[in-house]
Amino acid sequence: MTVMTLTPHHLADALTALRWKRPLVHCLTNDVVSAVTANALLAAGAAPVMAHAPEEAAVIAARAGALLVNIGTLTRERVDVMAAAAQAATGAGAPWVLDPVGVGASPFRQGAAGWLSTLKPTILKGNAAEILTMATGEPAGRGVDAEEQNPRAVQDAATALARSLGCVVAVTGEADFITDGSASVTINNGDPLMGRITGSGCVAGALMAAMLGAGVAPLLAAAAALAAFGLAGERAAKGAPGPGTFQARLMDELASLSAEDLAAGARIA
Ligand SMILES: Nc1ncnc2c1ncn2[C@@H]1O[C@H](COP(=O)(O)OP(=O)(O)O)[C@@H](O)[C@H]1O
Ligand SMILES: Cc1ncsc1CCOP(=O)(O)O
Ligand SMILES: [Mg+2]
Repeated sequence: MTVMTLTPHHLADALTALRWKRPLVHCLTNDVVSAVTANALLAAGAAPVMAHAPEEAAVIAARAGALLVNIGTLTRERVDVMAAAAQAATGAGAPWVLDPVGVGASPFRQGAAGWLSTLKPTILKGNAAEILTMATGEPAGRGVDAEEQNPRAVQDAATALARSLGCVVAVTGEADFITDGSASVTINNGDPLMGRITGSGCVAGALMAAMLGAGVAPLLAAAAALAAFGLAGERAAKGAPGPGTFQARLMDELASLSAEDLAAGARIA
């Protein structure tokens, strides 16, 4: 395993590309986080569109800069829409991100996420429990949160998964681990308050899609999204009295974070 030599300046350039290109990001995401995801994408400099209808999802996916597929509130119909959109994106040469939210919670989610993962996502992202479940087929975690997992086992599982799917795998948590199966990078930005609001992981996936839509290469896209989001989280947490205020401040910090801030504040290992 090679540790990738990404510098904070690479991440800063990725953020500049995102702001410059303002990519259209088609989000097939869950009902809990839809509005916060759209707001976070706007704050970061991308253009969100949410479109679930079977009559239009594939058309929009093929025209967008990138697609996000997040299974947080899945229905039978949505699985089919997600598959059609993912295939349309791939057919059009557009990158897409798969977030298998709560994949270990039920056999329905597990079956759907397993199928979607065979449709060539550009990045598969999840928390530790989700990535372990995807890699081993053994459900880890009860709901949508990661709970305690063995970091070494998670990194090995992520690496094996990246190799078998042929995509970048990003595992979020206190430290974020990103791998393409041979090279890897760890991002140490973030704040524990990010784990105390719903939607942090979902927004992280949307920001990865935005980076991809701006033409950033997959491993760098995942790293830049997580470093930018984590640094915004650190800044938002300063003086925040609790999770409610923190979420609003996080949007403000995402919007005001400059490429120079990211170059100075990104913590990569
Ligand atoms: N304890 C923590 N310290 C720093 N950053 C965190 C912490 N918990 C979560 N994060 C950050 O919050 C975002 C969401 O991660 P995570 O909580 O693992 O996802 P999910 O919401 O899908 O479970 C990521 O950007 C991650 O780096
Ligand atoms: C609580 C919940 N239930 C279904 S989706 C969802 C949101 C999960 O968001 P995140 O994975 O970002 O914590
Ligand atoms: Mg999540």
